[in-house]
Amino acid sequence: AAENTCRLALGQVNQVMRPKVPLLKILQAAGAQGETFTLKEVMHYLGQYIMVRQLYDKRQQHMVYCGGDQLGELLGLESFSVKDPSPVYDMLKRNLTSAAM
Ligand SMILES: C[C@@H](c1ccc(Cl)cc1)n1cnc(-c2ccccc2)c1-c1c(C(=O)NCCN2CCN(C3CCCCC3)CC2)[nH]c2cc(Cl)ccc12
Repeated sequence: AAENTCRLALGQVNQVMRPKVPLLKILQAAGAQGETFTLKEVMHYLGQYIMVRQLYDKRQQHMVYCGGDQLGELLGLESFSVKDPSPVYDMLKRNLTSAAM
C-alpha cells in the first residue's frame, strides 16, 4: 500500500518519526496526540485531516484540493490525486525526522 512504499522511501519499517512544527500542527488538527508517530499514524491523520477539512472533491473523491490550506502550503501544491502519492512522500521527507536518537 501507499504507506509501505513511503515507509521504504523513508527507511525503516515502523520507525518512530518526529514531524516538524507545520506538519505537527496539521496532525494535531486531525486529532493526533503527542509529538512522535509511525508513518502509518502520520498517513492516517493526514487522511483524517483531508476528510475533516473537506479538502477532497465530493464527486471525484481521489482528488484533493489543498490550495489555500496549510496542507497545500506544505505540499507546495493547489491539488493532487491520492493515486499519485509522490508529492506527499516528498513533503514527508522534508517534514519528518527520525525520533530514534
Ligand atoms: C490509500 C490511501 C492513501 C494514503 C496515503 C497517500 Cl499519500 C495516498 C493515498 N487513501 C486512499 N484514499 C484516501 C483519501 C481520499 C480522500 C480523502 C481522504 C483520504 C487515502 C488517504 C489516507 C488514508 O489513511 N486512507 C485510509 C482509507 N481511506 C479511503 C478513502 N476514504 C474516503 C474517500 C473520500 C470519501 C470519504 C472516505 C477515507 C479512508 N491517508 C491519506 C493522506 C494523504 Cl496526504 C492523502 C490521501 C490519504
